Amino acid sequence: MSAPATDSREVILEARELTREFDGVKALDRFSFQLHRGEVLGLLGANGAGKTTAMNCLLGLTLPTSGELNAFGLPLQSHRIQILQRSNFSSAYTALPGNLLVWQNLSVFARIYGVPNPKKKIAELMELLEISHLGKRVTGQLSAGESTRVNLVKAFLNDPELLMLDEPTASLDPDIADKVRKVIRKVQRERHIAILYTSHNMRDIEEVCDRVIFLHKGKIVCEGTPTEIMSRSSSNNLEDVFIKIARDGEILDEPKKEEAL
Ligand SMILES: Nc1ncnc2c1ncn2[C@@H]1O[C@H](COP(=O)(O)OP(=O)(O)OP(=O)(O)O)[C@@H](O)[C@H]1O
Repeated sequence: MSAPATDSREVILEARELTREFDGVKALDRFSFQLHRGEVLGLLGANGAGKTTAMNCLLGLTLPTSGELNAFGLPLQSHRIQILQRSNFSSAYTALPGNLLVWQNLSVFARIYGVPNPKKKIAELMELLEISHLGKRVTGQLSAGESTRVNLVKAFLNDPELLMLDEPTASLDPDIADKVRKVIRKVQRERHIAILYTSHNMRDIEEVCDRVIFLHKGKIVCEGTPTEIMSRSSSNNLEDVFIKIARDGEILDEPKKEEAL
């Protein structure tokens, strides 16, 4: 695959002051961020921090109470179809239709996305994720780890410029998780895909993400590269940072000006 010519600082996805309330409680509280072309941004936070709510707003599944969302410079609400054609999504918690064979499911999605030469594309991606042997299996009978990889094939089918991955390595054994992380990073680098990535696995985050946002009670409490964040928190690993934020709601200092440049 040859890489398209790109501006590495082009903003692909942007949230401005995004707030989502449920019964008066703010699941997201003036949440703002930018995701650039070719960047992998990790969205982290304890259970209930607001990650799924953010993903749902970005996918148009939940309307924000206030704030703005733009993708490819277009408002999400009024350009949903155009934006979705250039994007894709995979979640450990959403399933493809269970009664279809794997190749049938992937063929249906390839058709929906208008993928040229779909057979070849599906075969290439299945090989990359080491699931070529699953084509004739009933989707609903796959193990969680197998389904996750089929979902990832679906997510790469339309060569998305923007990809939202919700816990892509949940339920994978350490060997497969390692392979999946490497495949995601390889395809992401080759295609300069912008990825928003959630995970509770800090190894994932350290290996895959260029930049990280920590959410706590719907607010950003910390943002930077994994290395910057660990040094600001005087921690050796992101897991310690995570625990400090989750238990104490610790808000790390803003990066110093020269660090942010
Ligand atoms: N439909 C809803 N109705 C009421 N409250 C909701 C709804 N969806 C989310 N919430 C609340 O909003 C807050 C954020 O939830 P969200 O699911 O976004 O967290 P999360 O960071 O994805 O957590 P987890 O890691 O457990 O998946 C929680 O307090 C949750 O109870």
